[in-house]
Parts: sequence; structure tokens; C-alpha cells
Amino acid sequence: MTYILRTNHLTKTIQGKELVSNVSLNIRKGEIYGFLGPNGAGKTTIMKMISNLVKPTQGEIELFGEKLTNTSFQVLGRMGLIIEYPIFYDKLTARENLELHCEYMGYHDKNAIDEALNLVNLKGIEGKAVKDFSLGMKQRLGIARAISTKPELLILDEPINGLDPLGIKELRDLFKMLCKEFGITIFISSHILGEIELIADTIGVINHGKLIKEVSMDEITDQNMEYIEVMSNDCKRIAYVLEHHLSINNFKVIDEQFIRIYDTQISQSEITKALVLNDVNIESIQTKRSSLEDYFLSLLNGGGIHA
Ligand SMILES: Nc1ncnc2c1ncn2[C@@H]1O[C@H](COP(=O)(O)OP(=O)(O)OP(=O)(O)O)[C@@H](O)[C@H]1O
Repeated sequence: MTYILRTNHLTKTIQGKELVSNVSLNIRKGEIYGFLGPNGAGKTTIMKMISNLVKPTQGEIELFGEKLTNTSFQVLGRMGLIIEYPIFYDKLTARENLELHCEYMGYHDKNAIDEALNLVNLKGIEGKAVKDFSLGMKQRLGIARAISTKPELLILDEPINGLDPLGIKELRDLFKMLCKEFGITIFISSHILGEIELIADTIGVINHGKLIKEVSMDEITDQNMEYIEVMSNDCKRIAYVLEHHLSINNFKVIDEQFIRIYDTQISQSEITKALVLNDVNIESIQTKRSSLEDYFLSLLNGGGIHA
């Protein structure tokens, strides 16, 4: 398997606070990797470390098979970035901004600028000063800038923030096309599951600076959509039996009446038997299919990382 980007136990501590803890990511060449997590989870900090804008406290980053160091200019030149909100020279035109960027990056193919503007649908207005651009246009210009040097890897930090539904769809289609037709690997972050779900091949879920899960979309669709739901007036006791008699940790107490078990290795009849043997009163037990949203909420809220 060829990985284009890997992090190895990446950790960042600022003023005694661990913002990123021991994160090991594996991004394969040619895929769209969705980096999903709520606001403040640590996505931007990790992307900044990968782009050499912030130095890790511990751990390593491997880009294109090489360890990232302070002098990895060549490796960084093979990447296109949007980290946080894209900043431009406001009084310059869109084209001038892209030209400056290419100059700075040592990239001198003028056609690439036209191609990039075309791809993000800004051709025709590239002579306008950026100060007259809407937020959506600036987002698209940020993407044009990121792809204007024909990168092999795109790092996109919440690139759809502030866009309307049509703009979001246009960008989604563009990302898929860049990946499929140009073979560009895309590492994209978002706090919106619906967005990541629609484009990602692999999803990394992060919360409180820790990577909770790294999983392929195929795997999620195949395996993780089923759960067993038990209705009872004694969910505490059920949790105890699951943990201590069946060694199951991957479950979630929904409320006082319902508990969901996400472990796919154990059958409904085995669980029923164990609960009955341990004198638990069961009102109902059934196997259900969850939505992808339920699955991720279960990860973020404790299922799968049940303490
Ligand atoms: N320079 C800094 N000094 C102190 N704390 C910081 C610094 N940069 C980020 N943080 C904190 O680190 C945590 C992670 O922030 P980060 O921006 O990486 O998260 P994120 O997942 O990208 O979220 P968002 O989508 O809101 O930007 C947050 O609690 C943030 O307040």
C-alpha cells in the first residue's frame, strides 16, 4: 500500500495543554481522506504541523515517503494548501494573486493559472480586485491558488465554510474530479459529517485532540451499520454484564431505557442468554441498522471508546 502522508504519534502541547495527542494518520495515494471532528478538536493544528507551519512537540510526519524537517522545501512544494481562511492581497486582482503565489513557489507554468481559474469557475473575472470578491469567490480563489502549482497532495481545512448549497456542491464535484482525473490526493477537514460522507474514501475521526477512528467508507457501510438495541429498566446492570461477563466495551447507554451494542462479533442470542443468566429484566432486544450519523455520534459520544 502506498501512503502519501503519514503521521506517527503526533503530539502538540502549548502552554502545558495537549492540543493533539499521539495522532497516527495514514493517507493513501489517490484517495480523498476526510478528517472529521467537532470545532476545537485539533484538525487545524494537525494540518498546520503537516504543512510545517507549526512544529510538533513529539512525533513525526512522513510526506511522499520522506520525513518532514525544517528544510523539506521540495516536499512542501508538492502540496497545495488552504489552512483556515485564505488570505489574499486585496487590492490585487485574482490573477495577480495567483501569479505572485506561483512566483513565490518557483512554479512558472502560466497555463496552470488559466487552468486553475477555469476549474473553479472564476475565468472571466480574474481581472477583478479580490476586495470585490464575495466570500464564496474567495474560497474558490483559495482553491485555485492551492491547485495552481499542480500539487500531488491537497490539504484543505474546512474549505466549504461560508458557501451556499450550490457552491458546496460545485466544490464537492471539483474535489472528486481533481482526485479522479488528476490523481490528486486530498486531505480535507470538516465538522460536517454529511459533507465528508459524500466524498471521502477514508475517514479519520478526531475529538479532543485524539484520533478515535480511522476507517474506510466501504468498511463502515459493510460492518458498522448494525447494532443490537436492548430495552430494559436496568441499563446500568446491562452495562455491567456487557463489560464484565462478555468483555464488550463497544456499547452506549442511550437513556434510562435503551442501550445499544455496536460490537458485531457477538450475536443477539448470546447477549440475551448472558442477560437472562444474570437476572436482567429485558423488555425487548432487537438488531437494528443505524444511520452513518448515529455511527459517528456513537464514536464521538463514547461508543467505541467507552470508558
Ligand atoms: N496557539 C494556540 N495556543 C493555545 N491554544 C490553541 C492554539 N491554537 C489552537 N488552540 C486550541 O487548540 C484546540 C484545537 O484547535 P484547532 O483549531 O486545531 O481545532 P479544529 O478542530 O481545527 O477546530 P476549528 O474547526 O474550530 O478550527 C482548540 O481548543 C483551540 O482553542
